[in-house]
Amino acid sequence: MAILVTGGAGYIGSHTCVELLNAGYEIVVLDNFINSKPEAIKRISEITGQSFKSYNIDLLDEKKVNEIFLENAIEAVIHFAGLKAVGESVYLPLRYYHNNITGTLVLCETMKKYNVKKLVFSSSATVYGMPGKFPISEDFPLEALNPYGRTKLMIEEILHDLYVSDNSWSVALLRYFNPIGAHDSGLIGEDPNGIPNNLMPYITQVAVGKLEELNVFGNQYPTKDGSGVRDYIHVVDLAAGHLKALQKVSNSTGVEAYNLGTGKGYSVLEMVSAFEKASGKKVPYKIVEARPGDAAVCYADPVKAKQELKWAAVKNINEMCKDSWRWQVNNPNGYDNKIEVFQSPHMSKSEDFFIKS
Ligand SMILES: NC(=O)c1ccc[n+]([C@@H]2O[C@H](COP(=O)([O-])OP(=O)(O)OC[C@H]3O[C@@H](n4cnc5c(N)ncnc54)[C@H](O)[C@@H]3O)[C@@H](O)[C@H]2O)c1
Ligand SMILES: CC(=O)N[C@H]1[C@@H](OP(=O)(O)OP(=O)(O)OC[C@H]2O[C@@H](n3ccc(=O)[nH]c3=O)[C@H](O)[C@@H]2O)O[C@H](CO)[C@@H](O)[C@@H]1O
Repeated sequence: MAILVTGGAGYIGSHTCVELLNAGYEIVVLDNFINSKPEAIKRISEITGQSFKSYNIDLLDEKKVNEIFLENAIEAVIHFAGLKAVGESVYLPLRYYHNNITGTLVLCETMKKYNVKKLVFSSSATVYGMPGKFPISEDFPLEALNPYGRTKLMIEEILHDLYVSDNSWSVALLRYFNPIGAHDSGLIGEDPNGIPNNLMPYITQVAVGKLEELNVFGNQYPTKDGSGVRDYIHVVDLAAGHLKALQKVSNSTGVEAYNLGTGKGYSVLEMVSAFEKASGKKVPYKIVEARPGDAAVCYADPVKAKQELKWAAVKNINEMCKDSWRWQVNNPNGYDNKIEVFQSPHMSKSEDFFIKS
């Protein structure tokens, strides 16, 4: 029996594939590489020394998705595939609704057809909107402030409705806070297209000399130093949370939401100095206008995940910064070209992976 990982070549998906393979799961990856590279699949194999099936398929292609379920004994699905750029979603709402929502509908229809009813879904802390009270627990009111956020909220509701219609489904809605960091091999990490929107990839690109300086969006927030505060979580901790959620959905039915965060908030300026300390690199910055729509503060109450999933983040801010930096230095152009610094003990097995289209 295998776990289907949609979006498995992406940032969080690739790290989760590594953890799944290391834990002995068989996996099947579905990705159309709209925001990732096949090289990520190869590197997952390099890190783990294991081969697995990877399908170059669009989740919207119902016929091909169907074939995956026909060809493989899928027992559960971890569903990462989706578009995730908030700003872009404002300009291209139909693309976001179609890709994220229709993609999920195709997936769930196919799962239903093959009697696969265990699902772990990538939701986001964005579903809390701007709560103004912290830490954020799962029972806070939900509100989406942009089309991307609305796709997450709508999918959560769709999955609730699905469970109401058939209570043999088991669904975990994982609301991620701010994933950063990379696998400590330096082989996989976040590979944004163009100029990064998010803080950590922007910092690493300044430190590596690709960008001149960081723009700190606002220093007048009611926070310790005036810059925005977020709950940064190491992507490997986040990946481990998916394995715990998978165990949970495998042993129960229902729909449950879980915050995956550390419960600690760091400001932008604290992140700059933590990064400088971890990397030994200076990060020049200037203070600019606050980014419209940004919250001052956002951090999780992670207690529910600790109690019900037996999961808690363990990696600290120094490890997050060090690992982000190692990935950036080893791969200044992301997956496009790699400077060989690390020699994986499993390198010889990497040709075992294959991509099917
Ligand atoms: N990274 C974050 O900060 C963050 C925070 C909260 C939630 N999320 C959610 O987690 C999930 C994974 O995020 P990520 O950071 O790894 O993003 P990512 O873009 O790196 O990974 C998403 C993957 O899905 C694939 N994909 C997109 N649409 C597809 C389709 N129609 N068919 C097949 N494959 C498709 C992309 O090619 C990519 O490999 C997303 O759903 C995202 O919305 C991410
Ligand atoms: C607009 C946007 O993309 N929002 C997403 C982003 O928000 P979120 O704002 O939390 O994450 P970012 O990484 O974009 O920003 C983190 C902090 O750094 C600041 N900052 C960021 C970049 C920069 O160049 N300079 C700077 O000062 C921001 O103002 C913020 O205070 O990640 C969240 C978690 O993954 C998602 O739920 C949000 O939907």
